[in-house]
Amino acid sequence: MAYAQGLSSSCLFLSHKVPPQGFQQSLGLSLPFTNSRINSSLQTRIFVEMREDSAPMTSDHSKKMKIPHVLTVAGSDSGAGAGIQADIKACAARGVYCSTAITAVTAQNTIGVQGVSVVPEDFVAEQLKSVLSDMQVDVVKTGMLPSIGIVNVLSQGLREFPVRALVVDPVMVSTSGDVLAGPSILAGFREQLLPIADIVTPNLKEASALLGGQQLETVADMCSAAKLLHDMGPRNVLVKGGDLPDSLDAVDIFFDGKDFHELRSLRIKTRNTHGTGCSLASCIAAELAKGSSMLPAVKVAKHYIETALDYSKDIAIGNGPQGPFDHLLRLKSYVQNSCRQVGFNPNDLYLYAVTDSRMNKKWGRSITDAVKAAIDGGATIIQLREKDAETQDFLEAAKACLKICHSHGVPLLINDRVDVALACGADGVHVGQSDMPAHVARTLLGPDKIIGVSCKTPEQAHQAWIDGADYIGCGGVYPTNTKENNLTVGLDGLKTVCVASKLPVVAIGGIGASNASSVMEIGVPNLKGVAVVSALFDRECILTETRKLHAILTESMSMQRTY
Ligand SMILES: Nc1ncnc2c1ncn2[C@@H]1O[C@H](COP(=O)(O)OP(=O)(O)O)[C@@H](O)[C@H]1O
Ligand SMILES: Cc1ncc(COP(=O)(O)O)c(N)n1
Ligand SMILES: [Mg+2]
Repeated sequence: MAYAQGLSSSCLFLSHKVPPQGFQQSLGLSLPFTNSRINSSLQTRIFVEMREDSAPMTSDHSKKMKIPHVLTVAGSDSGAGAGIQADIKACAARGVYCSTAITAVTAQNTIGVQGVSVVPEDFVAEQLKSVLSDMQVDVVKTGMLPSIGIVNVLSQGLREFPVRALVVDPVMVSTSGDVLAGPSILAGFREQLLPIADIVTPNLKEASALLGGQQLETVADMCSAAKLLHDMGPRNVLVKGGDLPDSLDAVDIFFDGKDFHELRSLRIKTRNTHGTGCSLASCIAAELAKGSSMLPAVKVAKHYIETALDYSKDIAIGNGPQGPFDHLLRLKSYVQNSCRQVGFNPNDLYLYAVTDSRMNKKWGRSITDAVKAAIDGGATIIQLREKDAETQDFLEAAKACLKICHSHGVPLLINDRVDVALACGADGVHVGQSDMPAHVARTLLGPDKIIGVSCKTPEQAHQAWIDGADYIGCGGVYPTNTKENNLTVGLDGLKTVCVASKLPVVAIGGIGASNASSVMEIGVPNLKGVAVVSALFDRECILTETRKLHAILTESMSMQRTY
């Protein structure tokens, strides 16, 4: 199954452990999430899968669908910037379920750690057993492990209930300088956890402590530390350089036992870096749980941290020197635009109108007139695809179209240009296979925006789902002249992709009044509608053509319902 393709078994599996579990199951399950863009796209996934089953929930486990699952074994941070709270938020941001085994409860804020209460090791063992024995965990991620006894019960738990991967963040000291695990823990890391870890992610101080106090001050020091740590048994090492002195970039060193990778990102100027280490490790775990291999998982995680820090750089929570950041990229947009409409409804794909600047020019109309006419005729979503426009003109047009769309409750997407979508506050983007990857667009746009991806194959559809897209556009179904050298997939290709896709699908390419019913009549529940360019916009009267197409779609849907 395509889901397993990104996995390198030698890289991800704990040594001498059982083969991967659950890969043959499809993903998705009813979730306790309710309210974010990612959550609603997960709900969409569930909806689609349930439609395919069209059976009521049963207690038969073979019928249920598995979702990627990370168990974090870490401490609670009352300020919710780091620890368990950061882990849950980072996993949620990446669309992954996160369960918890709490090792300590800390009284903590932006000033520092005021108190620590360690959870008795027996009770950590009980939490581990409860979750691992029942809940199909893919990846375990560790954070604050405040006693050697807790390391022992964790190793025991992992032996009893093997998982696909272990991510060890060897937390010892908080950013504020408070000790979270004493030196007695070092032997536990070295002897028990590092040898079975798929990756260990120390910061400079932690790497130094694990290596017996060696000073780490340069990138070259980080590389030699990574190599020495690798000798202790983990499959991969990431030495984090958030605290590297005099560095303009945030540099991390990744070592897989063979090659070094220097991972650089912009160093964001902000006080809100509390919890970056926990969140990075959780994001790596989340990507592994989704089926990614190690280096791509680390790269996605680093990019996620950079984006979240940049997004949150001016957020003010607490009076101390180390503030939390916004994992879900929601707080800032909430402040800026608290009445924004959120949520993607797959039924909006029903009559999907895609504008074309050349056609508007040919017929001598403005883009706003074209959009208004399409909406009046029954278009349910608009995509602005202005390949030739200057950026400034495009942005102005997008702002004007957004007003029209929102006054009619119709979502507006921007083709390709994530920057324009962000600048005008559009509802989302549609990207092609050679545009910005959907997971990067998701990181930039945050969880609330709609992301669609053009796909021709089941593999591309699967990747779009992994990347956190909301829907896919599949085509060209028929030959079209709006796209040069576009491969036609035909109705068979469309059906194959729809059946494989966990996301709702809109068909595109050469579709109009003459063939829309044949497209909808392929009868696959997650085919939600048709996307149209020429059949609406390369015509004398957009309103008439849109009405006509709307009537045809309604007719063909009602025919299908009567069978
Ligand atoms: N100001 C910053 N801008 C961008 N990335 C940062 C910044 N500070 C830390 N990072 C990144 O956050 C991650 C966590 O790093 P670090 O702060 O060193 O770990 P820890 O939180 O465990 O001390 C690393 O990928 C690091 O490069
Ligand atoms: C419970 C807990 N776990 C981990 C950290 C480390 O996070 P940071 O290094 O960002 O302070 C923390 N402060 N609290
Ligand atoms: Mg840090």
